[in-house]
Amino acid sequence: MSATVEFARMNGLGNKILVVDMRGRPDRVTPAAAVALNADPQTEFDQIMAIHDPKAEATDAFIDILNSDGSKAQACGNGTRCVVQALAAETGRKAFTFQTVAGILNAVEHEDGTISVDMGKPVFDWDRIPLAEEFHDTSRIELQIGPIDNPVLHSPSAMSMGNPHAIFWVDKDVMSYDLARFGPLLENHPMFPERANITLAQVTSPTSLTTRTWERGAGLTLACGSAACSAAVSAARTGRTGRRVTINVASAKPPATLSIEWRERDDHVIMTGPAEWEWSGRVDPSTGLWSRDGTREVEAQ
Ligand SMILES: N[C@@H](CCC[C@H](N)C(=O)O)C(=O)O
Repeated sequence: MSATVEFARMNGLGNKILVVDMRGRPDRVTPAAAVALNADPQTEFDQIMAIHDPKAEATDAFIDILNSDGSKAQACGNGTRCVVQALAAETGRKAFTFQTVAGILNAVEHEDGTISVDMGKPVFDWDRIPLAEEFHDTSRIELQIGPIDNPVLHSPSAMSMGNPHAIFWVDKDVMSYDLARFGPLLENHPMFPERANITLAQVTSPTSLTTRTWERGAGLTLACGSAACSAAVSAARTGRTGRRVTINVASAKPPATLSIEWRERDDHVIMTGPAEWEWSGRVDPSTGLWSRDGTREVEAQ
């Protein structure tokens, strides 16, 4: 078995993704390799999407998802679009079915290059999100940050989109909040036994939202697809919008949008948006030592 595998540096709306090809081998990208890759400014990332041989019938691949702190994630919307683009370029196929620890995902690349991912059904049960306390209604849970009588953020909608999310509704520009300060406190709040992705969402019309996310295991990122899906579902669930919205991802570079539909007929959430290939190379999945295509040397960590 070769020590190194192919990887591609990609992004989904600026969400930094490394797509690592682990097909044909039994090992996994290690947390140590993830941490080493993230420590290097050239390969720092938000998520690794490791493509493995399929484990279930009628699936094309098993996808293992790692955050930049080396922890595992159950879902990654922007990363899934990157995987689709990479596999579509390799195979000429347009439609794929993936398995993740959270379940089966179907995805398709459209003629215009955008990619739709069926992210599955949202989960609202408090113990499946999971939350530490029982809430009959998770669309508005008791949680706040800031002065007790004048909280900066409060009463988020909580849900799972395969991974845990808390959506805080705000009236002001999402960029005006100190999310770098509040994000880690909320991600690690005792309310979230498996930590949570923390999103600020501003409703801008019955069909649009602006979001900004502090990601579990990755911190402030330029975009988060599963958070955009969670904000869209939570907005519709609480009567703030309809079931089809455009998400303006506030920190995406360049500014960009995702289209999200929470389908009435089967409860599934469909996310549509772009993916971008940047460059490729080879990486040792156990150590994170890597080289860029066209160069000879393994880069120092
Ligand atoms: N950027 C991702 C979300 C990645 C997973 C998240 N940090 C977690 O631990 O749940 C996306 O686009 O969905």
